[in-house]
Amino acid sequence: MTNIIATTIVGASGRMGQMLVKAVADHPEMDLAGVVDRPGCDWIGRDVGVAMGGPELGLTVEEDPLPAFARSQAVIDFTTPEATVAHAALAAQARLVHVIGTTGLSDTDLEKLSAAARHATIIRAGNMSLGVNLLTMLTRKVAEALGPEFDIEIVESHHRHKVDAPSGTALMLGEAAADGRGISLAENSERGRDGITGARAPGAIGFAALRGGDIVGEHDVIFAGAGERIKLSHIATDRMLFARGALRAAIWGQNRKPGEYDMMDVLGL
Ligand SMILES: NC(=O)C1=CN([C@@H]2O[C@H](COP(=O)(O)OP(=O)(O)OC[C@H]3O[C@@H](n4cnc5c(N)ncnc54)[C@H](OP(=O)(O)O)[C@@H]3O)[C@@H](O)[C@H]2O)C=CC1
Ligand SMILES: O=C(O)C1=N[C@H](C(=O)O)C[C@H](O)C1
Repeated sequence: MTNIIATTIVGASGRMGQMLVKAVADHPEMDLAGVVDRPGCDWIGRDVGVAMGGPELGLTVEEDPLPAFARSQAVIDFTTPEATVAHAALAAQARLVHVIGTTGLSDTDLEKLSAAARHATIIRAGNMSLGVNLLTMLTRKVAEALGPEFDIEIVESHHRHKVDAPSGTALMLGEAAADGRGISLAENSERGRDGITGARAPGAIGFAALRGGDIVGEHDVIFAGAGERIKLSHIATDRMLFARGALRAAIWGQNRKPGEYDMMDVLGL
């Protein structure tokens, strides 16, 4: 018999939150057990289906995550770094699978997630799509094959509301490129060039971010050499892509030991 996974969506009113609510409500192996948003959000106390502009789903948006977590096996979290760190501590108490899509986490936030992962099964990725995770794998391989005479630049474009840069995906791609080259990204990244910057540092991995309109998410990894360029690209046109990946992670995480995992683990890449 299939195990139906009781799942809570935090940040339900957000761009990704709404996708996730729809995806879980429609999934045959998942049950929408809780929908949570920030205290003060005007969705609190309303039926989540009606708040999304559709039919009733029979579940009220709550501001306290604790009761929802207590009746869940999985939590899917695309919110803010501060909220995600707080949710991870609660997920650890309740021994849940915590799928994290939130980007812009600081090193201190990541340390707190590692602490929570002693008891929670945390699956975190800057991008949950199959395509981007394949692109990450290819980026590592190409960086390894080409060597430092090819300059690596990562260009990302997102909608006007995005608050963090470079995107979580761009950083994932940068880590993969650095890994392929056997260098540390922290010691070799060049960001936000402006003015008389001087020539490009040899071996640097450069990042550029564009923001505008309703762009869902576009990423290019450019390997620029003498007389030739290789460009690896991914274009997301529908956020449901990320939601589907997150659900796949929540299902994969059931009965896994507590710890930290990513989408490469989930996809077996
Ligand atoms: N890994 C991946 O594949 C992807 C990752 N992302 C990342 O997911 C995150 C969210 O993106 P997006 O949906 O566009 O952003 P939104 O701002 O649309 O959504 C975030 C939601 O979280 C809510 N929120 C904030 N604080 C809390 C809290 N304490 N408790 C519960 N809910 C809270 C916000 O409420 P309010 O608006 O009322 O403050 C909002 O509804 C970003 O970090 C983004 O980069 C996005 C897409 C794919
Ligand atoms: O904020 C977004 O929208 C997205 N964020 C993720 C990121 O920071 O890479 C993933 C996706 O590109 C959309």
